Amino acid sequence: MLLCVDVGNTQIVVGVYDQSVKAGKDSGGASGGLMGHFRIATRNDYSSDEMALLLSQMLEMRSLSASNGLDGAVVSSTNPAVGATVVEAIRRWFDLDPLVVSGDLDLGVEVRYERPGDVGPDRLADTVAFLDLYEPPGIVVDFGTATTFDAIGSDGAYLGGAIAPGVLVSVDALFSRAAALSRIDMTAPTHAIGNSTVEAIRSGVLLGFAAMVDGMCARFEAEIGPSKVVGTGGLCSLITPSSVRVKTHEPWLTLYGLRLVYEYTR
Ligand SMILES: Nc1ncnc2c1ncn2[C@@H]1O[C@H](COP(=O)(O)OP(=O)(O)O)[C@@H](O)[C@H]1O
Ligand SMILES: CC(C)(COP(=O)(O)O)[C@@H](O)C(=O)NCCC(=O)O
Ligand SMILES: [K+]
Repeated sequence: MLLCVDVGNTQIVVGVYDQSVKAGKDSGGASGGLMGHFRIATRNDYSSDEMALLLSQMLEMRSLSASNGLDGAVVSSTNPAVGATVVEAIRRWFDLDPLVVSGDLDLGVEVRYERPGDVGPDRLADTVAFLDLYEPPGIVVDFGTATTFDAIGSDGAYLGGAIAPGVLVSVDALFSRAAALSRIDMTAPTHAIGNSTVEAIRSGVLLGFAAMVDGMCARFEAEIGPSKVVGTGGLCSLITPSSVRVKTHEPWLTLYGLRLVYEYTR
């Protein structure tokens, strides 16, 4: 079994894949062989020992004991310090040498970023998974701490994309700086024209982000042609009901991309 860890700036997403179970386009999709998954908060102050404790306890709660059955690990991290802690935890306590994903590895995808090593490894994992599941050209929208857009050309190359503030980052900034506004539940508004403060915020955040995403997809398509659009990330389901262009939601895109990268490089 393969331990896949996607260290984001807000949460660490962990999945365990049984690699003897097929996944992909024809059988199982991105969750084929996914035996368990969980999320833990990204915190800078954990030691590698504490991180190992969290990981092994969560694995056990999913009836996946860390000590038997894990024969590989792959990590992507957008937070270098926490990523290093996770790698150290896996090395010290799980006796595995994790594959650490970066644009400097040969991932089987041509990376046309000016400096391939600068691309977020989560964005590359998303791209590898997209190419396994769908036909390019494509656009992946990942709703996390940031909202990222990745463009995959018709020849299957990673072209780059866009990085926008994430939904919660934007909402937090708004509430912390607008004295008269207070926190609300984010459910989709019935009208774009809000007739109360709560409805106006819901409109601005949810419909506003959806419009931004739809508008970005149109601009990307002007450069790469009509594309398959796939959404992922912890906040995807908040925005996609209001989006015209993001109709496909793949919650396990990044984890599945990590599995594919591991299998490709071994
Ligand atoms: N199942 C879920 N439904 C709705 N929101 C979720 C879910 N899981 C996580 N989240 C939210 O998603 C955010 C984290 O998204 P994620 O894509 O993991 O970001 P990052 O990769 O930047 O850490 C958190 O704010 C969390 O509250
Ligand atoms: C853009 C990101 C912050 C998104 O990370 P996340 O929101 O998932 O934590 C991350 O992919 C990153 O730090 N990328 C490096 C810069 C780049 O991709 O160009
Ligand atoms: K991410």
